[in-house]
Amino acid sequence: ATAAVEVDQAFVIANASTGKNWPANGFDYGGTRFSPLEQINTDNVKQLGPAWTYDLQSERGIEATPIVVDGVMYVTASWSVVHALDARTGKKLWSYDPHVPRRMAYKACCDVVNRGVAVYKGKVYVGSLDGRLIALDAGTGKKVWEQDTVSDHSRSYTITGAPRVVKGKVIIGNGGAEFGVRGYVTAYDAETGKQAWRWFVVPGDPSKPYEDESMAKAAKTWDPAGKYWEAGGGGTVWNSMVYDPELNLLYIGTGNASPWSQHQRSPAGGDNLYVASIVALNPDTGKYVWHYQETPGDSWDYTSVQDLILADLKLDGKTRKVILHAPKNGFFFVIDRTNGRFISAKNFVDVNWATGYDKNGRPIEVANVRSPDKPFDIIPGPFGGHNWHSMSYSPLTGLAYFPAQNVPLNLANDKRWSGQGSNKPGQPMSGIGWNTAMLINSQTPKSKPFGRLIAWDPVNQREAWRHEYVSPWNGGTLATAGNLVFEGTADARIIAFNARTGQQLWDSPTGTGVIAAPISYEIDGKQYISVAAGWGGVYGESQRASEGNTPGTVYTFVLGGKAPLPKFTEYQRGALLSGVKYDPKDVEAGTALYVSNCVFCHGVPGVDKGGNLPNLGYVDKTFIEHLDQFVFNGPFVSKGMPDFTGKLTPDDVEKIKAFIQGTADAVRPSTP
Ligand SMILES: O=C(O)c1cc(C(=O)O)c2c(n1)C(=O)C(=O)c1cc(C(=O)O)[nH]c1-2
Ligand SMILES: [Ca+2]
Repeated sequence: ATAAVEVDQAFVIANASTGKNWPANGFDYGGTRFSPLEQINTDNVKQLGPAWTYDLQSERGIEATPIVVDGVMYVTASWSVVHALDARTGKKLWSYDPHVPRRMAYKACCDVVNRGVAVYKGKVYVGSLDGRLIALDAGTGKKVWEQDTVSDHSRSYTITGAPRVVKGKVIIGNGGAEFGVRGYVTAYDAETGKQAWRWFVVPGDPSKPYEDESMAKAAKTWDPAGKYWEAGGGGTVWNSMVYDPELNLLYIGTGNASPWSQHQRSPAGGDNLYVASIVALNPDTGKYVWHYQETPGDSWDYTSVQDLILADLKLDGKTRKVILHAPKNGFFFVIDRTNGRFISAKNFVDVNWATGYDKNGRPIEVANVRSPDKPFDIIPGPFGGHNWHSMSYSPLTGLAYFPAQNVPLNLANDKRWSGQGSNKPGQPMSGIGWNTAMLINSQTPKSKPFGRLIAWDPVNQREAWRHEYVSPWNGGTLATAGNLVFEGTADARIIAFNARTGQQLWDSPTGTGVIAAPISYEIDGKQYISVAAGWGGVYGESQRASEGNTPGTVYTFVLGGKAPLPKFTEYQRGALLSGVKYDPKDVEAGTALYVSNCVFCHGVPGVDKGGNLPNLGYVDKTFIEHLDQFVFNGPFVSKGMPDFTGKLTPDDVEKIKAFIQGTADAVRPSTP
């Protein structure tokens, strides 16, 4: 192999019309995830079969879009481990483990995931969960350089997103806005690793000079009475970045505000720029060019980091350069990418926080949605009407394809929150540093969960077709010139649909739920479809829609493929917990402690069914009886479980045990 030395800007642009490689995260700079390959089409897709599979040796979520160049596939597993494979056979060429310290996993809100690498001029770039950006030799997997992207290690910064390379610079953002961080995006010289620029998304401490004019302007939209800079303000850029070479603009999607509750961080309100926005930057300098804010004054974890797609649409008889976007807040946006002007927005799922957008692109908010006193069943909830699962856009059908969903949650401003780190039992995951300033499910949410694939017509802002799934949290999508859409599912399959009609044409089991997006490439005249499967991500840690629990695997398909599938394994769920002795008086305090320390990873005992982490209502009784041995520097710290030494007392653990057994007892069906 030539180890991808020829991958540069011209290569990526030229490849967009041949589709032989998959050289960038979103396939092309515009992030269309549209493959022009058409060997596999609606007539023959039924003959698709496995060409090879590859064991990623991973038990946690797999979110990577593989990169394929020159017959080599570069894909990441959980814990930011990179694998280089022969894309024809699945044979391993090398792997690279950045050895992320397992003890820092608590700093990641949403599983120890990684969304893939970037490849450029003979190097492979990966962001590690602990915040390093690492350049590897594409031929050998040996480290060439490494940079620490974290500005403040006392905060919970991570990297889960894939780096992007634009004009010789590697660009990366961070995660962390559930905990209290200040979001930013940084560019490094691809060759040397030297930092080229950094753009902050939200303003810092107003008593210090602002980094640039965009920060001075943003500061006017925040209320200093909320001391927003102490919690950080949020706006993390943890997923999508796309690039328009003609306009020379880099577009980033920014994340939610931190803390979530606007009453706490900016009590007088305000737009709180530039959270929950699309921002255009000059990729050479990192200078702000324009922004469009999708959720002004976000108070609900409404990230706008979902896949941005650049498309040219015919609107009112004129071809317009636009951005297509379906962020968490439930509206599908069409934005003019030359200047950031709003063109249109329409809800793609039921939404109860706004009735629509006015002609200036401001949401028309529903009264009481920001009540400081009343809990609210916000729809979409913080999991989003659409999360990070990749969207694709076919210029042939003119449709965008993405997994939409509802995960019911109830939110309430938490009046007890009094600043970063002021955590009290009952504040969700605050025991490991979350700072949402919101109570979650203080009332039981009433909406119903669902997951569906939506084909969306952005010109007419309406759904063209949909396919309903058994649960939320389905995979990203791939559109092809064979008039097909491919998507992996929460119930452990990969499916091919007719891109125009939504008719299901083919599927194959994957042994575990799929959340990442499929890709396509061609070698020696053969078209391949490939997807990295591995159930997880924030929803998949505690929930599941299939019993499949097969370790992370790359599945690659070809017409007439007959390779064997791996031996599938199933989730081991024991009987409902019984017999752990507890004092019923402890259940209430135990509930608050469980919410603060355990719930997002392990779910509700005996109610949820376990995800890639066990549900504690279905484990062996001896585990719970000896819970202290697991909580305090226990055997699972080496798998990423936090060490609660100094955070919880042995008495707290007794109360948590009471909650676990008490809840299991409460849900046990009474025997007649
Ligand atoms: O605010 C943030 O910084 C941040 C980071 C991440 C992440 O890095 O994975 C997620 C989220 N937020 C988030 O809100 C979210 O729903 C989410 C889901 C996932 C995932 O990988 O399944 N990550 C994240
Ligand atoms: Ca978030």
